[in-house]
Amino acid sequence: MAEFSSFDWKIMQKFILGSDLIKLQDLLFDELQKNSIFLPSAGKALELDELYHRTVQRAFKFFDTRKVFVNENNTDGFREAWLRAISCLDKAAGIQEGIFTAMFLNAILGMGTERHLKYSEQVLNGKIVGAFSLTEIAHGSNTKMMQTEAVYDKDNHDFVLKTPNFEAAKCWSGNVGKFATHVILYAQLIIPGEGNYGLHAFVVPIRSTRTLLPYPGLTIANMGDKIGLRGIDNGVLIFNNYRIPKENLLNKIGDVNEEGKYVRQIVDVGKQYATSLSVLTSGRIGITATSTCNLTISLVITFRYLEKEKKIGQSPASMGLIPYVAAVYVSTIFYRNLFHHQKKFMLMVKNSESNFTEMGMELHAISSATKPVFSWLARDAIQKCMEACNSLGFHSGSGLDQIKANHEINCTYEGDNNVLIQQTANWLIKLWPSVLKGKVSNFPLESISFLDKDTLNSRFNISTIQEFANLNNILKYYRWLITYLLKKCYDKYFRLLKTDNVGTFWAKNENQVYFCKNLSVAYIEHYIIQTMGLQIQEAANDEIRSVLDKLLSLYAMWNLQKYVQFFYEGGYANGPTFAEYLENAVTQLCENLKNDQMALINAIAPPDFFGSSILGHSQGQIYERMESAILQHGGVYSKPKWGMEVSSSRESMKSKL
Ligand SMILES: Cc1cc2nc3c(=O)[nH]c(=O)nc-3n(C[C@H](O)[C@H](O)[C@H](O)COP(=O)(O)OP(=O)(O)OC[C@H]3O[C@@H](n4cnc5c(N)ncnc54)[C@H](O)[C@@H]3O)c2cc1C
Repeated sequence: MAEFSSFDWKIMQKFILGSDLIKLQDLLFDELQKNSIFLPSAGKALELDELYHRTVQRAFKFFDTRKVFVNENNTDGFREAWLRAISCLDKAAGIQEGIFTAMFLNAILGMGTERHLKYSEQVLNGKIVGAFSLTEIAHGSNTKMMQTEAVYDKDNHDFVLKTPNFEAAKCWSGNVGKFATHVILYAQLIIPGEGNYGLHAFVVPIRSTRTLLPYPGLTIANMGDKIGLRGIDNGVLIFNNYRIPKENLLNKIGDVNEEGKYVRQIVDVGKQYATSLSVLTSGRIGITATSTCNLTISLVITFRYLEKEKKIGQSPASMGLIPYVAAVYVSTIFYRNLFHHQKKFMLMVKNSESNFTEMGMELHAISSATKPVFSWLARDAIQKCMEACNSLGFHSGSGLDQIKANHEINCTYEGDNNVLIQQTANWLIKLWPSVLKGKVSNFPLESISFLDKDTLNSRFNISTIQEFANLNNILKYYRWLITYLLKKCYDKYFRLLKTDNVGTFWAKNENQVYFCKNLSVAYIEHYIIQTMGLQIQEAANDEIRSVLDKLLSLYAMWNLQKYVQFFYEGGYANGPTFAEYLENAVTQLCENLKNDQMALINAIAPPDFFGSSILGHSQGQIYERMESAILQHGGVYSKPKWGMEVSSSRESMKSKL
């Protein structure tokens, strides 16, 4: 099919990923492919401990490849290329490495000061292994309720770490059960006689780097098996009056002075808040990238299967998946753009630039909605891909079962999606009073610069479907929708607060599920569309621009369908035209993109070795591969050991006994 496409997929690939990333990624793919540790264990299921071992071996390849490929100009490029390659190959190894280097490092760089820089060097050289311990048995999202204590001892100038009960045990911490040597620990900072200064981060050594034995004063346990990312060892950590030096407090925001008094290092509350958020933002963008990778591989597997089955463009399954192809393009362009902003922001924090507060808050609102939107989207798409591949999609050789099991947790960790997306709505709701006064604050990424209460007076008045699908008009629908939902959420929140007297916590919660969630999702979709619209202008040629325009329109129209009721309820649309145009535009765009599907898939597909699936190989031969997968599986011809229990001779055996 690719020969009929309207564009050259190699030029498209260059536009989406950039030549530097493609070059580095190809070198990395080649390097990893040569290493036997990355070969699949054909026909043999590994025991849990073997899986942990293999995952660690794979994750540690990060250090070897880093030595070979990193130079001073490509540190960020290398991380992105590594993330793309390892996520395709072994998600558990990718996440594991992400925890022991990136998450640990971001915490040190974002919340620590000069005295903590030694840890970042050690972690990058593989001398220590990091972990991140925030979640407790009884509390994950509700961080205010966390109970682990760091009590300052004025006489010894150190902190005593305490886990008051099992509910407060740190849990799920990746790498902790077996081999992490240091954790970033979140605990309530208490100074006896002074008070509780709230949750603070500490760097805590937990094991000898030489023997890997836990230090006295700690109870550490591995959590056991789970449904996905099985190769990651997750652990429980309990502190029994365990002492750490005062200097281990990550003290960018607040510190304890020589007199044992708490001192705020950043006095401005806004700056304090933006600094602490900066640490979490990169992880959320990372999960958006991982979700995009999962979505990409699922689509590559499914479209290649459908192509070989001659079902491309003919079956409802393939047509139903075209919007997800649009989404994967939008998501790839968008998360790469966010990484760029995040890097800029971290530099602003490092240099204490005056305007980093607004940037930090806006980036936090954006990443708090982006991670839920794309991880939910990938979750739904993977299920649809499995169904589209008929029964073969359910065979483990398709690879889709693993992608599904490994992906689902992306909706929960690094901030549960439902809770995280509230952060975006809370930020927007706070802005509404200034919108009413006509004074919208200036935020650097311009995600809300359009907000104007008069937008609510605009009405739908378009009379051709071509005009309807035009990008500027799409942005107008979204702008009306966001303003409408924002007013509605704000009014409901204050009604709950004032009339129903439920208190802020419950007012936010009750407002969330049916109201604020839509607001946050519409807000981020608008920003994504606005961003990609600008980026498309830079495309190399008209063919690429044209297909990207179609993908963006499709992504927008397909998403707008879920809000139709609001356009009518709020009086923006009247009569059938709006809903009919929306439906027709989606169908027409899918039809228009039909011949480009395989070229779009090829432009984003990793090499075959990486998405190893019997259905998704670029050379096809699905049934030959299926045959060998079935015949190579362990015990395929063996007689069951329990066969006699069901054999017809069981009665005669009994009588003989
Ligand atoms: C494989 C895996 C690896 C992990 N790795 C780590 C790690 O390395 N370090 C670490 O610290 N943690 C880790 N976690 C923990 C993870 O970050 C938490 O599970 C997550 O933050 C959610 O917390 P919780 O499980 O306590 O659920 P809760 O926060 O209690 O949420 C439970 C349910 O209630 C809903 N809910 C909660 N509050 C609200 C609200 N206000 N409004 C609406 N709905 C709400 C949520 O949507 C969710 O459906 C890991 C978890 C897993 C499964």
